[in-house]
Amino acid sequence: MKLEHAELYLVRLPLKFRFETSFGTQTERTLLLLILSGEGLEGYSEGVMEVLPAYREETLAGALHLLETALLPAVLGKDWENPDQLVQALAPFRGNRMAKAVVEMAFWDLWAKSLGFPLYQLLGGVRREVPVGVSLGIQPSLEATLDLVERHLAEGYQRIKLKIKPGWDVQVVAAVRERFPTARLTVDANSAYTLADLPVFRELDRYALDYIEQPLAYDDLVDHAKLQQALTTPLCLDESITSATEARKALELGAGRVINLKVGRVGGHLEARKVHDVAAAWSAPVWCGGMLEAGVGRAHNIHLATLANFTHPGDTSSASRYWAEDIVEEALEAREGWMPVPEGPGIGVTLRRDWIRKRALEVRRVRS
Ligand SMILES: CC(=O)N[C@@H](Cc1ccc2ccccc2c1)C(=O)O
Ligand SMILES: [Mg+2]
Repeated sequence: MKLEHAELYLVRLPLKFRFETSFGTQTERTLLLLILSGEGLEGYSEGVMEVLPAYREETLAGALHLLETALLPAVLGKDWENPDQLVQALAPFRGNRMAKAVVEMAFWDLWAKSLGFPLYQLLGGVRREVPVGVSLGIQPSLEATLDLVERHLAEGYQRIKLKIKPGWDVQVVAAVRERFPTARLTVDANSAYTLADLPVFRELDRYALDYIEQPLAYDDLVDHAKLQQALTTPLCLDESITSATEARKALELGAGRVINLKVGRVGGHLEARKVHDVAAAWSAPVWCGGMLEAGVGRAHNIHLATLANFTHPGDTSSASRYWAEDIVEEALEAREGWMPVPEGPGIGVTLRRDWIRKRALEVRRVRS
């Protein structure tokens, strides 16, 4: 696959609702879109980094700079037989896994299109639709939370994830569990607590949650292992798992028993498959996390979530939940808690190119 040139777009999309987590409130997303061109074909990917380093440490500005000055020049103008070769060319650059994922994921889409296969078949997918749940931001009141949970359960979502933060945790979980005694519930703290909050987690341990997601620091494993020993409820790691090696260390330490796997966080599909396989070797389920992606990132996530060990419902809910207008033509809609994988070569979605060009905050062209 000869890579010839690339276009980076910054696109701002207003969210249909305010999305509050322990690290702040979002009402829009500014996303980085890559179009990687070669042999008359185009591969697409979206970055999961944000303007500010609130989730992990990468930022849009940093990624844009690194992609334009180093990562794309390292791969353009060359012929790559497969993603593994391309990933090795990016290895000399330390960290920056979200930025590297942008290149690697667009290459997988382009490579799959050149071979005429849907991406999920090249990844080793075993299903044509994936189980989906929904991640609900922190709401203004208990009543509002209960109404929102009710609505999404009625839509068939298989799991409800509640964002929590200090001062908004036990009471909201108790109220939801009391109203919905059999619903599959999880909480996501996005690293807002410390081991000193053990009493809060002992309380949460009583509500039959599927798991408690990333309670402690975004780059920690040791304290999570201590917390897991004190609880019955499994811990699920998200921010802490940046690679297959981190996943192996986490599972070896007992820092968690479930992994929220995000292809954009770990550096792309090759690394995501390694995390998936390491977790399977430790009998730890994975599920497909979300980063409020638009249609390109969402499609990549759905293809990855077709792998066998993705057994818990993911956060790849319908795009129409988030966006009045998406960057792709296709409507990625869940039906009764299941999201069908887009058919067609590669990730199987069509860019709304004119609409993107009109709305783009910035376009950078990179040639070999
Ligand atoms: C759907 C979900 O809960 N996602 C992340 C948190 C998150 C929340 C808000 C975000 C806003 C902009 C970019 C990334 C974001 C990630 C998580 O699983 O922890
Ligand atoms: Mg999370």
